Amino acid sequence: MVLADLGKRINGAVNSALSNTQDDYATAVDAMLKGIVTALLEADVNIALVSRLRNNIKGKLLESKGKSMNNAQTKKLIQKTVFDELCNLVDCDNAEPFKPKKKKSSVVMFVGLQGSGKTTSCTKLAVYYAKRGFKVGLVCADTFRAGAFDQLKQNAIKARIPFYGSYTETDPAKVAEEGVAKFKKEKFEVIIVDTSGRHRQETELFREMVEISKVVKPSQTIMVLDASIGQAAEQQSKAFKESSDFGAIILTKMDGHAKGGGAISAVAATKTPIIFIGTGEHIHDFESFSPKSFVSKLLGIGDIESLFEQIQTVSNKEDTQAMMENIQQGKFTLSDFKKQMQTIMKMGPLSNIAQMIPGMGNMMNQVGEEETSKSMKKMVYVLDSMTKQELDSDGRIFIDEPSRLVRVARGSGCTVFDVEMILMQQQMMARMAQGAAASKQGGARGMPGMGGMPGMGGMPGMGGMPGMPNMPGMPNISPQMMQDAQAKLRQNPSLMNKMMGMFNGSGGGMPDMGEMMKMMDDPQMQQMAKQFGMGM
Ligand SMILES: Nc1nc2c(ncn2[C@@H]2O[C@H](COP(=O)(O)OP(=O)(O)OP(=O)(O)O)[C@@H](O)[C@H]2O)c(=O)[nH]1
Repeated sequence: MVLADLGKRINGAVNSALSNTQDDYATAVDAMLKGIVTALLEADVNIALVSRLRNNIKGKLLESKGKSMNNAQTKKLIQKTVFDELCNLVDCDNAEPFKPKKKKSSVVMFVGLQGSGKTTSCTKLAVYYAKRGFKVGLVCADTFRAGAFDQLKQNAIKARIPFYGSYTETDPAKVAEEGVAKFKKEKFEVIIVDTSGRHRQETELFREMVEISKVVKPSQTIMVLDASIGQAAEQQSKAFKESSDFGAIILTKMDGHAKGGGAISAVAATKTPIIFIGTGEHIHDFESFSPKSFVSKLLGIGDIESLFEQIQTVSNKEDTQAMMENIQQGKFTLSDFKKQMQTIMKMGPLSNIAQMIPGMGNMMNQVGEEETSKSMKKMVYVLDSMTKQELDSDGRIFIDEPSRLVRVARGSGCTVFDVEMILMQQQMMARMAQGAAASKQGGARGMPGMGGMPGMGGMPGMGGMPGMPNMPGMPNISPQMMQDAQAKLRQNPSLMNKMMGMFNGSGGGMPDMGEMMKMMDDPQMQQMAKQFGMGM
């Protein structure tokens, strides 16, 4: 996807400025801005918006030039300024977003031109709400295009969503009214009405929208826009706004199109929030959109807030609360780890979730979804083979009694090495939880969306669960390097034991990655240690 490319380029520009802050601040800022501006323009973002972004970033960064700041503060300022300005670029002041309520019927009406992706998006939204526990129904009020009802029916059956439509009725308002009435009577909570489109913005279409809207009285009207029209999105959304006063936009076909950046910024200029983006033809190719999460994902810094929101919607409330209480106290047991794994696997395709985890989106693209999914399953098998006492522990029990490792490995059909790797990862997350708890006490820390919650950073060598490369300020470890590190550890059990010892050593914070790499005594490992910024 072109936007991933845009993110990589912006990241590249920011990272190179971060490593040059000590040389000449103004020159480093200029070079960074040049990189960002070129990347945005090539992604078709409106030139006036890009120019405003450039001036704002430059103004804010140079204003702070006189202030005495250390290198770390300067880096944080650059990251935060770029982040904030990119958010402003795709943001619009909007009211509280629509949220359906349990035990109450809400109607969501879709509008848009023919072929924009309305029917597909209706089904995607239906699945989105159904997954979150709502009783959802789909109504086909498109009596204009032959085959429209069949298409919705096919999608709905595939997604197991109840549907309503008619082969004989020609009045779309009548079908809509009947469908909504039927679902309301059956206490459906989200009733999604798909309407017909036309090739152009015709008076006829707008009149039809008004009539349907009058009878179904939607709680929310969503306009579906094809992102591949680029900056023309602004003009099209304005025209629709005048007739059907929609309150939100779904931008479709954001996969593989050069004009994604154009459509997002153009639509943001209409002051109507984009709430979801469609990233493919499949039901799960659907991502909720908020400026902060979008920019976080774009920059590969993850979006822990969205991840946590997702976890909350699909997981058991008591479990989540217990986990959060543990995290707030700086604890993260194996049982917390297991629950997190299970929840994540329930959340839909890994590629969507990976985008929210710092650095993992980029890595997933390289290692592949299948590989990552396999590794996650392996983790669950290993955790399933542990006793309650082991799961409730912080993992040290395995160091004290290594025979437990063998038992768990046998029970899960994995190797002792696999079990050790998973334990190391849980240890790492426990360290992050400790760090998060400490930073809560000492005030907020890091980039927006990155505090509070342990991510899923892994150890080098975790196979499909790699670490956090490509985060600003973090090393960029290639999948090949990880595989090599993994192979090295596999050949050398005593090295593995030493590393486990480091994770279980006293004191808080992360283990000394440099020391760990040094132990491997290998030029490639040393290169990796250098990338972690550890002296060799
Ligand atoms: N690549 C990609 N294709 C999409 C996306 N959303 C929809 N499509 C495809 O776009 C085409 C049109 O989508 P529909 O959902 O039929 O569009 P519509 O707006 O309902 O069209 P009418 O019913 O004719 O008004 C289909 O082939 C969809 O599979 C997306 O996010 N990405």
